[in-house]
Amino acid sequence: MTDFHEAAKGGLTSAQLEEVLRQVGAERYHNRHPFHHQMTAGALTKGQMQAWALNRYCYQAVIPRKDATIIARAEDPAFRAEWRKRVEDHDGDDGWNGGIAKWLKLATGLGLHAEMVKGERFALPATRFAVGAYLSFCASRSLLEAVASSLTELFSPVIIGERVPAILAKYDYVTRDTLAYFEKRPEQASRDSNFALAYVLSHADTPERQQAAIDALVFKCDVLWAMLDALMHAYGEPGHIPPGAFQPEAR
Ligand SMILES: O=C(O)c1cc(C(=O)O)c2c(n1)C(=O)C(=O)c1cc(C(=O)O)[nH]c1-2
Repeated sequence: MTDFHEAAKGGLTSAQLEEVLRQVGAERYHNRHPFHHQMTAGALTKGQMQAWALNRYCYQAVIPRKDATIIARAEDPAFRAEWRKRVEDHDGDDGWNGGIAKWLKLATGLGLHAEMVKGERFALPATRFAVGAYLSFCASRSLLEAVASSLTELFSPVIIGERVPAILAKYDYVTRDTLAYFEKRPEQASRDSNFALAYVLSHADTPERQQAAIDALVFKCDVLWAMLDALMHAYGEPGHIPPGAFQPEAR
């Protein structure tokens, strides 16, 4: 395991910075988490799949809000024009015909009620804290750090490519239609992360700024990791579901 704490000491070339950022993903992205491995092995119960979808809804719902925060902080109109595509992807043109609606469809396809998912009250406390930390990070840190924190999307096509075929093969109650959310994501994520990576490589022009960008990506990997840790703790065996959180009926 690399300690990325001083990875930019002495300064990196742009190619070296990209290499470090990709190394962060290789070591810390949530496709290395045991909950993801259980999912792709077909080992999760329906209740655990539901808990994943319900909790992950909170993440989906916050993404366009954090992107709107980033837009509000950007002074360059060309940057804003590019970044607003992200908000459009998630909100659609009326709020309910984009990615958030598709995630809701995924959750209802697994047997959950839409209103319960949308209300977010049954999500785990740790999910809400992790998602809130991501939103406030993007509101309070530098624009460079906020952009760098989105770079987990460099790696999301990989996890989606692992997840979708495995779910379709191993969970007979899940249909392709239920997983429609993921159809466009790899393409959108590549477009978005290429732009974000180019921004980070050109704006991280001192060792301090390079380190800040690396730390931001480490932070974001921690957000995603903490969400899966919380799911495993609550819904794994023996299970420690916090008071008030979703109680699966399905086994
Ligand atoms: O399926 C996944 O595991 C996964 C991961 C991530 C990510 O790496 O943050 C995103 C998404 N999906 C996703 O669908 C998405 O829209 C998204 C936006 C962002 C972001 O930080 O701006 N990450 C992600």
